[in-house]
Amino acid sequence: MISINSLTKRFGDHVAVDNLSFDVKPGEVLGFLGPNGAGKSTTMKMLTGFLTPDGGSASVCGFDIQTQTLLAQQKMGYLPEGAPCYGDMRVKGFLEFIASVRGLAGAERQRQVQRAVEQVELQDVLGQRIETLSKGFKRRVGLAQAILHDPQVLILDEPTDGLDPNQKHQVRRLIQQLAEGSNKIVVISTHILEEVSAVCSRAVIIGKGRLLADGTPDELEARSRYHQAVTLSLAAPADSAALESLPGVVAVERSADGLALTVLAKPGEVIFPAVGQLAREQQWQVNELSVERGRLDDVFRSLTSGESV
Ligand SMILES: Nc1ncnc2c1ncn2[C@@H]1O[C@H](COP(=O)(O)OP(=O)(O)OP(=O)(O)O)[C@@H](O)[C@H]1O
Repeated sequence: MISINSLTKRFGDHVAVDNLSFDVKPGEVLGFLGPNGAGKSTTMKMLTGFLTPDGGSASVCGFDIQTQTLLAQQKMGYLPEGAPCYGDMRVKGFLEFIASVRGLAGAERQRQVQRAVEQVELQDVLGQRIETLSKGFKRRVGLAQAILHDPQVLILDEPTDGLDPNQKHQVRRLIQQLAEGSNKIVVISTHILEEVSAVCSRAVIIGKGRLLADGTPDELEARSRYHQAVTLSLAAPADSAALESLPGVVAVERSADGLALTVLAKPGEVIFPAVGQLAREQQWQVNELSVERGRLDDVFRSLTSGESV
């Protein structure tokens, strides 16, 4: 339903988006990741028709964003970075205005404004001027304007950036609610990796405008050197040499106090049983023994180190 083919954008000599291709299917919540300057916002601006590509193409619900811009835009809601709104307008007036721009009128306009207001919980600030709202409420106003026409596709550029943990949680819950049980597509760009595990069914990582990785959070975590790593929490420091010589073990990391040992597995190896058995043989007092799925931040760092511009 979203198709991006060899999309390219240059600013002078600088290639911001470089031959980028991927598709997004109905029902997917796609995390769009990359370090600062990777080209996320530029891609989103091209996808929503606000920036013209220098090469390649993109289509949304079958409509080409360059040749059928309005038709494609009707299918999309877009929350730009920073969620700019008209600060001197009041929340209700602003949403009614955007609904009119979206072609809604009369009772239908009121109904959709009401629905969006309820969905992002703006009831208490409807009469307030937007510039007097807190950052979190401004972001919610931005989200409300993006969902007014109940779009098939939502493009959200760093929707939780700068929000406090409670507001982040609320916005994530909202994103989940919007995608749940529907065949909609949500694309969110983010630096926050826990957001990907929390709400995304798939993640695309880019660096210097190029595709670096594409997979489910589980698949990406499996690429981490911590995939299948076993951590032992010990009552007293222990000698890790025996762990290092176990088959399938690649390295052992010790915490500063020596009470936590993280045993890293070679790719494809399952070391949990052997580590547990060794701990019993050595009669270590183990408070906790856990196995990891992998760390997304580790994968992100190893893929994008040196990719910041
Ligand atoms: N209008 C512009 N003119 C010149 N260069 C630009 C313009 N917009 C973006 N760039 C450059 O293109 C590159 C990609 O920028 P973009 O904003 O898409 O990155 P991003 O991944 O969204 O970064 P961030 O996470 O910091 O928001 C950067 O090097 C940026 O400086």
